[in-house]
Amino acid sequence: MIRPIIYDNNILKLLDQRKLPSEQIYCECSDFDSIVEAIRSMKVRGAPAIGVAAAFGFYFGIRDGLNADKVYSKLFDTRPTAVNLKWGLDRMKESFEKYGENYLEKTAIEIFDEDVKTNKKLSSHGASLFKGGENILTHCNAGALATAGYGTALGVIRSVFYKTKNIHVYVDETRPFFQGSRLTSFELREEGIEHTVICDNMAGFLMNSGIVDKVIVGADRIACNGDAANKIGTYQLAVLSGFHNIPFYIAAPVSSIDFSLKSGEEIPIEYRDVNEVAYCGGSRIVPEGIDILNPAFDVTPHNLITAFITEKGVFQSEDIKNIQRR
Ligand SMILES: CSC[C@H]1O[C@H](OP(=O)(O)O)[C@H](O)[C@@H]1O
Repeated sequence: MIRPIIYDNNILKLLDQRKLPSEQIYCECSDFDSIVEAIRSMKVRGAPAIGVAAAFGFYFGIRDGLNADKVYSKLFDTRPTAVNLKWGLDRMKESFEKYGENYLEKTAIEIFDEDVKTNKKLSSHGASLFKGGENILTHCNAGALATAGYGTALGVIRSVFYKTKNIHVYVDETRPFFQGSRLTSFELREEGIEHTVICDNMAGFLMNSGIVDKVIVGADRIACNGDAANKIGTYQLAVLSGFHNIPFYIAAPVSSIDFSLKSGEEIPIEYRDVNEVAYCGGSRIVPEGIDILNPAFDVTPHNLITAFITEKGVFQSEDIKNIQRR
């Protein structure tokens, strides 16, 4: 199983996801600043994974005598959309306020270990929605690489594969960071799961050809009414799925639900460096001096989502607000 994050005696080893699939290189983070940089630069990415990394970043910052409020806010400001970042930091802050520095390392390790268990539970619930034989379309990477292990949307796909050995996955490449073609395909190849990489603009063609049976994606922040933020391009997949009457599932842990938000209108959308769009494989593909937009997420309205798959079970949008947090 791919291990995107390894904690070993005060060093957090992060599989540098910018270098996959061609190189498997771990960067070793031993202090607060290196974790802040790793999250910002997307060496580590994926809502649950950045929550885990931030938890260890908080521990390292306090261990090294930094101000707790500054540690919290600097980590909080790394990436605004995934609520798991805030969820992990809040757990660490609670531990610090209750027990001081003594339990911070233990709390960070608990968050790490819980995430893997959560993903396996979530994936088992999700697998009950699949009978095997389906063509499943997914977007971005919501796999082991986006979490502490096993994955959410890709965790469900893993569990269905282990159960039926009979699925085919269509993987959106997911420009401009290519989480799908670089990361999801890497994970599926490692598992021996048959799949086809497609360009993002091919999803409608496949659906209109009757090839796609179900769509499953992850989430970075879910509001109480079920509106959900996920990688840019998710919204248009949901619209296409609705038009073609294809089930559209979101797989996410309860830690991705923001119980303070009534709707998705309030979800902050991260805009990233436009050079992620302007360059591909190190070559410039957009003329100089041209306006470029690079929102990293979009919000799918709850009425386009068939069901939410969590570690607590499968829910409809109207039930999200009643899910117990822990
Ligand atoms: C299991 S959450 C994965 C979620 O996070 C990704 O965003 P990024 O790669 O920018 O961190 C994407 O939205 C995935 O669905």
